Amino acid sequence: MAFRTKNLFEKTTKLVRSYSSDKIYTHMSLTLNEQTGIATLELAKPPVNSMSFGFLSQLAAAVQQSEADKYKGLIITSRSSGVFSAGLDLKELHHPDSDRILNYLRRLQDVWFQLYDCSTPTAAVINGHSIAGGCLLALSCEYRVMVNSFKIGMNEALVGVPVSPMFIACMQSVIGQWEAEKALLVGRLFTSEEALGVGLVDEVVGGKSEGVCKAEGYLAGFREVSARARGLSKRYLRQEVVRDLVRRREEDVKKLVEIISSRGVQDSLGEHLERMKNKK
Ligand SMILES: CCCCC/C=C\C/C=C\CC/C=C/CC(=O)SCCNC(=O)CCNC(=O)[C@H](O)C(C)(C)COP(=O)(O)OP(=O)(O)OC[C@H]1O[C@@H](n2cnc3c(N)ncnc32)[C@H](O)[C@@H]1OP(=O)(O)O
Repeated sequence: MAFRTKNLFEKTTKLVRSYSSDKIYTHMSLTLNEQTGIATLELAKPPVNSMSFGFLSQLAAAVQQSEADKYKGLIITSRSSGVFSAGLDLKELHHPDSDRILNYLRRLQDVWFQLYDCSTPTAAVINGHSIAGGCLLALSCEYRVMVNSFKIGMNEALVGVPVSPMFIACMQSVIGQWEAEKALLVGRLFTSEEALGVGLVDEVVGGKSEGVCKAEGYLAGFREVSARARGLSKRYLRQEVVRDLVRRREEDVKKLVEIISSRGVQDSLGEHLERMKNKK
């Protein structure tokens, strides 16, 4: 569905540096347009916005802030022109310290719950490749606009790690069971145009600023709608997925630590990192 494309992003903008005096965003910036009440969260952790522990913590803080300050909308995009996010930081997963990996995966779950379940209207402007955890981030938003000629999807099958339940649930809820199965079992990465074809994204555009206009158009569609009613409806619509994952979160995370720490997975991760190093 196409939405109004008037550029609402003009006049007064305010850079929101921190959500409390001791939390400064270093891996992203949060800018509020005071006129529209819509904030833009721009991911800015070079080179590829990989999701380290610190990155996830800042993402959680920004989402919390959007809810606490009752923003009219939150747009997530990237400062890099080629990568939205390369997903989880592979260095966090390779040869992990047992306490750190447990805390890391818990933090990932927390951020996902916060974003997926937040009452703030959300949209992703995917202005670069969006791989695995990057795809999860976009899928957790309500609306996705993607710039053409990039890749999006969950490549876990190629990395040698299983796709975890929350990644699966998000993919299924957006593109359906059969398309999700076909994609996830081979680690398929879709081009922007293919992603539009299966409904993984809602619109494909020629550039970031056009994408931001489309996202603003989607968010502006809720101006006449009661924020409270809308927020509750969103929660009800998403509650089945959330409830199931909350119930099994500790069991899932422990199982994942066991899988990630296994020799086979560590070898695959090591090979994947090596391939990335040698591709230059
Ligand atoms: C409720 C219950 C749930 C319980 C479960 C909870 C959690 C489950 C969690 C985990 C299970 C495991 C799941 C994993 C999902 C993932 O996200 S794994 C990550 C997968 N991502 C990738 O494989 C991306 C690989 N990267 C690329 O394909 C490319 O880098 C790119 C993104 C297409 C960009 O290409 P480009 O040519 O621009 O850049 P380079 O490839 O040259 O990379 C530059 C630089 O960045 C490093 N790098 C790339 N990706 C990552 C990464 N993901 N992590 C860390 N570092 C990365 C790359 O090595 C280069 O480094 P340099 O050589 O030192 O410059």
